[in-house]
Amino acid sequence: MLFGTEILTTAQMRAIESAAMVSGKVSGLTLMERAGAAVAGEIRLRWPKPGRATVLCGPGNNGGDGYVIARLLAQAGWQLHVLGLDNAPGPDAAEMKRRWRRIGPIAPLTEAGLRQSPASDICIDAIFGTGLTRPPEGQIAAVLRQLGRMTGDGEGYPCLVAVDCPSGLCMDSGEWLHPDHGEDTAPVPLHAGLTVAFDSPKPGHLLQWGPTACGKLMIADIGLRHWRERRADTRADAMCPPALRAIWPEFPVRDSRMVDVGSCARIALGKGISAGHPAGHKYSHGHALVVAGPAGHGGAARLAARAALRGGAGLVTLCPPAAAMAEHAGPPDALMRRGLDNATQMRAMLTDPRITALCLGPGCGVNRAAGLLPVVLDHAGPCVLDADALTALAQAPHWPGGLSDNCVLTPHAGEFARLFPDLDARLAETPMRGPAFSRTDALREAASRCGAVVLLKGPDTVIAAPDGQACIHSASDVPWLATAGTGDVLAGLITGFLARGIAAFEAAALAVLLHARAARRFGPGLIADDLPEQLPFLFRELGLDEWGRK
Ligand SMILES: NC(=O)C1=CN([C@@H]2O[C@H](COP(=O)(O)OP(=O)(O)OC[C@H]3O[C@@H](n4cnc5c(N)ncnc54)[C@H](O)[C@@H]3O)[C@@H](O)[C@H]2O)[C@@H](O)CC1
Ligand SMILES: Nc1ncnc2c1ncn2[C@@H]1O[C@H](COP(=O)(O)OP(=O)(O)O)[C@@H](O)[C@H]1O
Ligand SMILES: [K+]
Repeated sequence: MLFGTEILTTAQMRAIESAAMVSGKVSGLTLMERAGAAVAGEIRLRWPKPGRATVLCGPGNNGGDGYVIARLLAQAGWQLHVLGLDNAPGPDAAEMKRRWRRIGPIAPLTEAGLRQSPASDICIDAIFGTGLTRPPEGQIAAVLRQLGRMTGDGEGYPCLVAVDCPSGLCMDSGEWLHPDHGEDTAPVPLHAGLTVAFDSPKPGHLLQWGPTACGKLMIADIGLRHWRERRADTRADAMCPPALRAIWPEFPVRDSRMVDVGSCARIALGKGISAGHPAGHKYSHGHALVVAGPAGHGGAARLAARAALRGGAGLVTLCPPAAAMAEHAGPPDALMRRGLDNATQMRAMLTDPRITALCLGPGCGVNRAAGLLPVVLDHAGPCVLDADALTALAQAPHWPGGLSDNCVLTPHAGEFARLFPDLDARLAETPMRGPAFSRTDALREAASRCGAVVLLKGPDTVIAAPDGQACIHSASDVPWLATAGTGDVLAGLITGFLARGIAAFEAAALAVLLHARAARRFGPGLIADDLPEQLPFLFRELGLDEWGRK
């Protein structure tokens, strides 16, 4: 799977850091200096004129980074106000604290201390990083709530810069950790303008509250690449599950290791049926069937069919009940139509080996979907089950069995709850310990249980395959994608890619990427019908107009 940049869990990050330090080739102090320098560097890039900064330093190594940042900014001419704790941190953080003390004082890190801090241009949150496993308590919790109130909805003053992550956020899940007592101790979410994370993104930067808490996310290289890449070979890292990857949007992340989505997409598309057949005819680009529902509900399936066509399927046939055929007479003329009334007819249709993918669900009606579902599952060809097909699937006697890994389920949160009520209940629990149960945990479990690729839609879309590989795509910058029918377009696009011979996980990942890009390209005011029309421009922009050619 080539899509996206690797995401590391906090346990993996710790294992890589300690492998680097155990090797003797790099010390914890050096890593901390590099981490602090990376944040100070990003600040100086954005605020080239030295200003005033408040630095909040916590009890651990994240606090250590804060002392480095304070020292480097002071050396660059900034006026610093540093707040810290009277605790005994680890040796690296203690050394950085000593080095700062030679330059300036440390005021107590308390709620009152924060409120009475002199006005500053930026506030640097170095309270907790990836080491947080229990909810902030006592005075630190009060400081974080005050910081949340001060930074408000992101428009607050001063601009908050988070070191590695906004403090209090579980970096494996993107959930705010809650103490188990009382409303008035509940966390007040932080809204950073900038987050500088080290080495790799963590799931929490992209899932749930992560994107809104982090603001612009920068990934800083602190020289751990060698140990990150080695760990899979050495088996030294017991916590090396199948890859979890981020499909980056072009906004708001900058990562020096960011994988070029254009080349990923070209490779994925090149693997399709058309590869090696540059002069292939329409059937060499696949034939997708999209099942439509009764009269009055045809729009969803037509959106899906149009997306499958624009996605490059050689042929797309829309299959409504014969009685609803008249409703589907309009454009696009490229779409073929064929009446489909029952399971027997469908079984006969699927004997045609030129049919390479099928989409069941959008606007289909639950009863019709339930009647056709056994045929689709027996056929065991590449398929997308969406909307009503998912409701039917959850009620099927064999559920969660009977699926194969060339099938993609595309539930939104409500459909996911129907399919996997226990996983949904775990996701809904108030997270009180880290690592909290995350959407990637839930999706990996869901895919492994049912044997299909599962794609959970939302502002953070998570895709998992039965073999454990998973990816996250954050579309928090395109909220206008949440409009009626966009899910149908996504289902159709995946079907189009499946029809072209692209493997299920890659087809889903590529479709999610292009779907959000199409929304981003069009902008606010988008309706679902606009999405497929953006695809030709996107293909050209990503250099995908050469598809199928080596
Ligand atoms: N390990 C390394 O080599 C490096 C770590 N770095 C920094 O170190 C961070 C991780 O550091 P740590 O593992 O020390 O953890 P953190 O600094 O993230 O702090 C969390 C720790 O604070 C403790 N804690 C103390 N009082 C608490 C309270 N009232 N409520 C909740 N928790 C409380 C927790 O037990 C937990 O261990 C990273 O995010 C990064 O910023 C960087 O310096 C790069 C190098
Ligand atoms: N807040 C949001 N920001 C960005 N994208 C979103 C948001 N909420 C939902 N989406 C995306 O919008 C689409 C909606 O799909 P779905 O819920 O199936 O709607 P419909 O059934 O009306 O087509 C999905 O691709 C989902 O990932
Ligand atoms: K932090």
